[in-house]
Amino acid sequence: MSKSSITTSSYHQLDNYQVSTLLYQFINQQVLPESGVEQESFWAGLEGYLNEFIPTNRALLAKRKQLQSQINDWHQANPQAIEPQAYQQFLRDINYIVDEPQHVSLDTAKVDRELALLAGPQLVVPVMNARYALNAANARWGSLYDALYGTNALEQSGDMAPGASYNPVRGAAVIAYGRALLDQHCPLAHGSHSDATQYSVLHGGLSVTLKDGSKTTLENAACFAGYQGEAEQPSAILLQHNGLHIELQFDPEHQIGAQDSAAIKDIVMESALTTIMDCEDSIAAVDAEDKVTVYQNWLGLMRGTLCETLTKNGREIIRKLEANRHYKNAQGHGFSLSGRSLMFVRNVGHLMTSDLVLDTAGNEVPEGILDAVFTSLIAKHDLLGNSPFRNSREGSIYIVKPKMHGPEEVAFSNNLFAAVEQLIGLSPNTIKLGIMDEERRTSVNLKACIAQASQRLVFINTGFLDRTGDEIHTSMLAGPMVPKGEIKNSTWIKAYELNNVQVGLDCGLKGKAQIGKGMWAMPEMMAEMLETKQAHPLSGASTAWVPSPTAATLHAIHYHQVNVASIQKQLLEQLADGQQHYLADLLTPPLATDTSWTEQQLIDELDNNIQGILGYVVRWVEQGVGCSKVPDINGIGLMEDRATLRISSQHVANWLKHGIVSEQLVKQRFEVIAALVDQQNAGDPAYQNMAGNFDRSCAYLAALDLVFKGAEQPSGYTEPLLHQWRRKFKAQ
Ligand SMILES: CC(=O)SCCNC(=O)CCNC(=O)[C@H](O)C(C)(C)COP(=O)(O)OP(=O)(O)OC[C@H]1O[C@@H](n2cnc3c(N)ncnc32)[C@H](O)[C@@H]1OP(=O)(O)O
Ligand SMILES: O=CC(=O)O
Ligand SMILES: [Mg+2]
Repeated sequence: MSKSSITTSSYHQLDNYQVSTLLYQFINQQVLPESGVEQESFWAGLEGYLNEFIPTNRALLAKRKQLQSQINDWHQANPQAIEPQAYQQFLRDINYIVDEPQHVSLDTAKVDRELALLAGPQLVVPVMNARYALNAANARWGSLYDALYGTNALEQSGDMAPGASYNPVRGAAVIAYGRALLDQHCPLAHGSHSDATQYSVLHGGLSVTLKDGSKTTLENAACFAGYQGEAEQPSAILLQHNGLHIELQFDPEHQIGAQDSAAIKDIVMESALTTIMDCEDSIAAVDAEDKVTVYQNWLGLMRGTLCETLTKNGREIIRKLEANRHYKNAQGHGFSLSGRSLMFVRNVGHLMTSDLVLDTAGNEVPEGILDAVFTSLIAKHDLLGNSPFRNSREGSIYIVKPKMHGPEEVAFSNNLFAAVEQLIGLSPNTIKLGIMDEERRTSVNLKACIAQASQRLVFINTGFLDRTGDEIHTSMLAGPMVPKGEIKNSTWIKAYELNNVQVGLDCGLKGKAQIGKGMWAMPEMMAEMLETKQAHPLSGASTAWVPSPTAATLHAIHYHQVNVASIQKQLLEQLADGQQHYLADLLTPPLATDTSWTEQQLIDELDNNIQGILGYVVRWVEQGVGCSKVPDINGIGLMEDRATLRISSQHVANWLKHGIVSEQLVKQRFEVIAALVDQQNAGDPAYQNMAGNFDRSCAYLAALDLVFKGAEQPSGYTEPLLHQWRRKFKAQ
C-alpha cells in the first residue's frame, strides 16, 4: 500500500478516512441524488466496508507474494528439467492447487438473454474515452457494407483499391458479399438474393420478387422477424438467424440503393451483443482526477446523458446513445429491439491502490474495493429507471473482475459485492461477476473459482494476454522461454483454452452464462480475423473479444456460420462420456529446449518486444492513453494494452535473467528502437522525443524499469511502474 504522492488534491475528512474532494463532491452532487441512498449513511457505511475488506485484500496480496517466492525457491532447488509429478505435488503442498469440488452447478438468476442465451461478439472499450465509449455502446448494430468496404476484409489492391472516392468495383464486391451472406444464412425458397428486385411483406411473410418476375419467399419462414415502413414497400426488413438479427435497409434515392437491383442501401448486422466498459488495462487512470473522469463517463452511460461533440469528415456531430429500434412483426404488431450493446463495467483487480481515499496514516486504499462500490452505485441508476434507456432488462449490474488468482480471491470479490449490495440497498446477487480466467492459479483451479461465485457468475473468459504474462512470470526461474511469437503454439495455452470451455460446460454455464474467448489484437487485419476467429465459436465459446465496432460486425458473421448452442450440446454429450484431463499440460511452461539462437535472432526478438513496449509506454506515461495501436517490427499495427505490455516486458526480463541477452545489448536496442518510435510519432505535436533524452524522458525510463525491474514486479504486472512514472510526468 503506497503513500499518496499527490499533494495538490484536497480531502474531505470522514471519521477514519479521507476522501478526495473531487470524488466526494462528484458522488454527493451527481451520483447519490435519486439513487435511493442517503449521503450520511453512505459515507458512514463506506467506512465500515473499508474497515472490513482492506485487511483481507492485503492478506491476499501477501499470499500471492509468498506463493511466488515458494515457486521461485522450488525452481532454484530443482534446476534440472521439471519433473511433472513432483512439480504438481509441490504446487498442491503449498496450496497453489486446491482440491477440485466434485459438483458445481451455476445458479445465477436474472441474467439478460444477451449473456445467457445468445452467442455473439463482445466489444471492449476504454471507458475513459467518451467518444469511443459511446461508439461502443452503440455498436450493437453495424453496417456490413462499411465494414467490408473500409477494411482489408476484401482485397485492397488493383481494381479493388478503396481509393479517394467511391470505387464501384469494390462496391460491387461488397454487395456481392452481402448477398452471398444472405443466401447462406437466410436462403430463399427458390433462387438467390442476388437476383432479388423487391422485398415486401405479404400474407404475414416475406415475399421476394426475382429478376425473372417470379416471386419467392424465405426457405425458413422463421428467418423473417419484422419490417419498418409500409408492408408493400418496406424501408427495412429484419431477418434473424442463430438468434442474431440482420437488417436490410432500402432507399432507391441513396447512392448505393439507387444502383442496387432491390434498392438495398446497406445490410446492418446485429454486432456487439455485449460491451465491456473498461476501467482497467486499456485506460491510464492514476489519480483521483482521472478516476472521477472514468466514473463520470460510466454515470453518463448509466443515466443516458453521455454525449460528445466531434468533427468527422469535416462535419460536426453530436454522439449520444442510440435509441431502440422499432419494427412491426409479420402480423403488423409493433415490437422493439435494443439499440445498444449490453454493458459490463470492468473494475480494476485486487492489486493497485488509489488516492481517491486515504486511511488515517495517509495510505491509499485498494482501488478494486472502491471500484466495486462506486461503479455499482452508479449502475444502480439503470436499475431505478433513471435513464431514458435501459441497460439490463433483468435488473442486474454486470462487473468484470480481472486478474484474480484462485478461488480465495474470487470469494473475496463475491463477499465484496455482497457488502456493496447491503451498503447501497440492492437485493442479494444483483451484482453479477465475470471472471477473467487470466492468471495461472485461476486456470488450474477454475472449477473451485466458479464454485465461489455460483450465484453471481455470468462469464468466464480466457484473457490469454494476461495469462501469457503470468505464465512467464510464474515460471521466471524455471528457464528461458521460447520466443514470444511461439508461445501461442505451446502446450499450456491449448490446454488452457480447452479447459476453460470444458469446465464452463461442466459447471452448467450453457444457457445461463457466457463462455468467452480472448481479444483479436490486430485491429487492421480483418481478412485474417474473418479467416481464423471462427475458431472461437467452434470451440464452444458463446462470445469472444473484438477491439473495435467494425471488428464486431465482421466477427458477428462467425456466429451465423457456427451455431454455438449445438456445439455446446455436442461437447456436453462428449463430457458425459468422460472429461479430458488438462492439468498436466496446463503445468507445462513454454520453456525453450534449444537456446542456440543466432545474434540476429536475438536482436529481432528484442526489437519486436521493445518496439511494443516503447510505442505503448510513451503514450501511456506522457499522454495518458491506455490502449494504442502500435506497429510491430513488420509494420503491422497491434493493439497494445497493459496485458500485452506485461508479456513483452516479462519476456525480455526472462531472457535477461537467464543470460540469453546481455544488459548491454538490451540497452543498445532500446536506444535504437526509441529513435524509430520517435519517427513513428513525428506527426504528433504533443509528442516528446525519447532519443537524445534518455536520462530525462519519463516514458523511456519507465520502459527500462519495466524490463530491468520486471522480474521483481508483483505477478509481472506493469501497473505499479506505469502509475509511478505517469504521476511523476503529471507532476512535472
Ligand atoms: C488484454 C485486454 O485487456 S484487451 C481489452 C483492452 N483493449 C481494448 O479495449 C481495445 C479497445 N480498442 C481501442 O482502444 C482502439 O481500437 C485501438 C487503440 C486499438 C485503435 O484505436 P485507433 O487507432 O484510434 O483506431 P482507428 O483510428 O482505426 O479507429 C478509430 C475509430 O474507431 C472507433 N473505435 C476504435 N476502437 C473502438 C472501440 N473499442 N470501441 C468503440 N469505438 C472504437 C473510434 O470511435 C473511432 O471512430 P470515430 O472516429 O467515429 O469516433
Ligand atoms: O484481459 C484480457 C487479457 O487477455 O488479458
Ligand atoms: Mg487481462
